[in-house]
Amino acid sequence: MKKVLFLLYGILCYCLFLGTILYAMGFVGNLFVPKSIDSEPRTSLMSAVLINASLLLLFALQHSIMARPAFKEWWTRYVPAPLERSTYVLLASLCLILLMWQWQPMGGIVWNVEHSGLKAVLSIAYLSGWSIVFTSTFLINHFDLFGLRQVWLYFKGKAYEPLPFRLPLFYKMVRHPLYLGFMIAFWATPTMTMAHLLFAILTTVYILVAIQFEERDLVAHFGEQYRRYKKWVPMLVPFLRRLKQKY
Ligand SMILES: C[S@@+](CC[C@H](N)C(=O)[O-])C[C@H]1O[C@@H](n2cnc3c(N)ncnc32)[C@H](O)[C@@H]1O
Repeated sequence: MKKVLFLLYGILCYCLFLGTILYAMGFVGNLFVPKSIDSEPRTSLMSAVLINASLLLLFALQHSIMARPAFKEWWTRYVPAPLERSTYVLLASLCLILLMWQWQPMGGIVWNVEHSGLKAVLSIAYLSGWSIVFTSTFLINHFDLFGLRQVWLYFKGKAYEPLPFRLPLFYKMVRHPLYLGFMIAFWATPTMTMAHLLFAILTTVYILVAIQFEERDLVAHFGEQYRRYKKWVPMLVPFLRRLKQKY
């Protein structure tokens, strides 16, 4: 019974995540959803900046603190280990729902591309960014990242095996393709408003900070393999190292 309940919990958390991330694609790209990053402004510019920055900070804190090994060790005293990742995914989805629900559009155009070719390039870049994100989750292990593998192994009565160090496809070019995909999706827009720009700047700063913490943990976890990887493969910009060596 416990195994079935844990499995159901994992599946529910995953479904909530999937719905949230699909909505987020529409939210950032102003596509198909009733409320997006650029809906009609409803409050003063100052309070919009404060509210939006606080929402992003909450999301960043939840994401970073709960991903640290020391935190995981502490809270698995209260949350069963097979549910740890699903609960992380659940809380991350709730923070993202709160962000999109309470987001304050700000109006004001920073740039507006009217050239139809360039517009198409930016729209393709937007979709490519999301495609890189989704592909990268499968390259690492989609079902492990979102907690399904953990509840499934528990359901089958098997012990959890951590993922080995691997360098599939994009991971040979940059160390953080998933984050690079997000950055492309957040910056590539034909019409950049003030709210969208605030979102893109703050998420970029967050990603750059989060990478420092993540890499410290990855070096501790994978040891020499990751240290060598850091030496040879650039963090976010493909081919950067080769260019630097050339000039
Ligand atoms: C949310 S994913 C983000 C991965 C990476 N930062 C990116 O942007 O593609 C974080 C998980 O990926 C795993 N990971 C990152 N690089 C890896 C690699 N080269 N091989 C195996 N696992 C990796 C880490 O163990 C971590 O749990």
